Amino acid sequence: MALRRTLVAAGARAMSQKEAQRQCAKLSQKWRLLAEAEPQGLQLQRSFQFKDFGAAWGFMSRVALCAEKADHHPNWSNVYSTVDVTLWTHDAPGLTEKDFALAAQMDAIAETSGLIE
Ligand SMILES: C[C@H](O)[C@H](O)[C@H]1CNC2=NC(N)=NC(=O)C2=N1
Repeated sequence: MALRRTLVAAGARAMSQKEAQRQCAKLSQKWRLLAEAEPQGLQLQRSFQFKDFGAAWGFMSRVALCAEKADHHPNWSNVYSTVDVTLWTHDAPGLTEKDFALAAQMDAIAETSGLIE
């Protein structure tokens, strides 16, 4: 398993800014591309506002299951009804299709989790 993970990680390659912009346009307009930072590269960021803490926590629980299944985990923080998310692929470093797949899942899950904006 460790070897398999190493091989998968070695295959992760960050996409160009142009491709990232194309992929970002398919998501909720609330996602923002963050300029390349050292050492993370390009990142994807969105803030989710839910109706209350229970809704925010429910959203995070559902997303956590998807993230674990994909072995791709968000950087996020929660303050009461707000969940701030930053996505990038550490191994790349930068954005890969895994980040956009997780972002799309988050958008869909949020819609049925008491999202306000
Ligand atoms: C060993 C394990 O597969 C890796 O560390 C995974 C875990 N989750 C991850 N999550 C994210 N966001 N980026 C990664 O590169 C990543 N790598």
